[in-house]
Amino acid sequence: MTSTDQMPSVELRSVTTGRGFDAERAEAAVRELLIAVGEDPDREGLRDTPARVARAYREVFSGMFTDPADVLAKTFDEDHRELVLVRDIPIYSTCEHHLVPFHGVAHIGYIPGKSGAVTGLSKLARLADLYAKRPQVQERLTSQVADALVDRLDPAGVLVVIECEHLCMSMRGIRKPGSVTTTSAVRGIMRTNASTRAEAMGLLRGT
Ligand SMILES: Nc1nc2c(ncn2[C@@H]2O[C@H](COP(=O)(O)OP(=O)(O)OP(=O)(O)O)[C@@H](O)[C@H]2O)c(=O)[nH]1
Ligand SMILES: [Zn+2]
Repeated sequence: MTSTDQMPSVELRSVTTGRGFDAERAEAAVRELLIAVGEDPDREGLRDTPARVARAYREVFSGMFTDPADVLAKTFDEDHRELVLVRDIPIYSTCEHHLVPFHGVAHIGYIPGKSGAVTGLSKLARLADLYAKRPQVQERLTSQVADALVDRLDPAGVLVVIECEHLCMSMRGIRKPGSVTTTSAVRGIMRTNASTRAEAMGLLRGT
């Protein structure tokens, strides 16, 4: 398989730079990295590694090339004005400081606004995935998910909680495997009304 096998027919552009994914550049960079860590990139086991890593990076950073507007384009009116919460959505992201994974779960809840517009449940998970598949810090990932829901659904309130283990804290550096970082983003009535927020938090914890 070559590195171009999984390229889409229409080249997608980065939301940050407007450039497409540059597989050739990624391969060259991985080859350089292998040399830098003292490896021989031409030995048999490593010969295909730069192309493999380029393909993997294309997938792991695919959120760079996806517009959240596309994910939330379809809404429907269910006249439901109370909480919708999807818990325990598995997410895998990449720490932008060390380019190693952080992973865990996202919980995403919102209260529809006056229009009663709701989105498909899977779209909440797609949204988390989209932003996770970018070089990230957990705080930004959390608020980007919340803000996309505010922008697209005009909801009465939004609550996003993300719990992750950062491998940059587990496999290197401070080396504290198992430590979990929790971040939250609350918008609208979830921010202004403590009892609404407490009720959502209770459901989120399954209590
Ligand atoms: N706030 C925040 N910090 C993060 C996240 N991911 C990694 N970090 C931290 O980013 C910091 C980078 O610190 P630096 O001192 O520049 O880098 P470093 O020398 O590799 O730091 P150590 O990890 O402490 O060895 C570290 O404290 C990481 O734990 C994140 O999602 N949010
Ligand atoms: Zn890190």
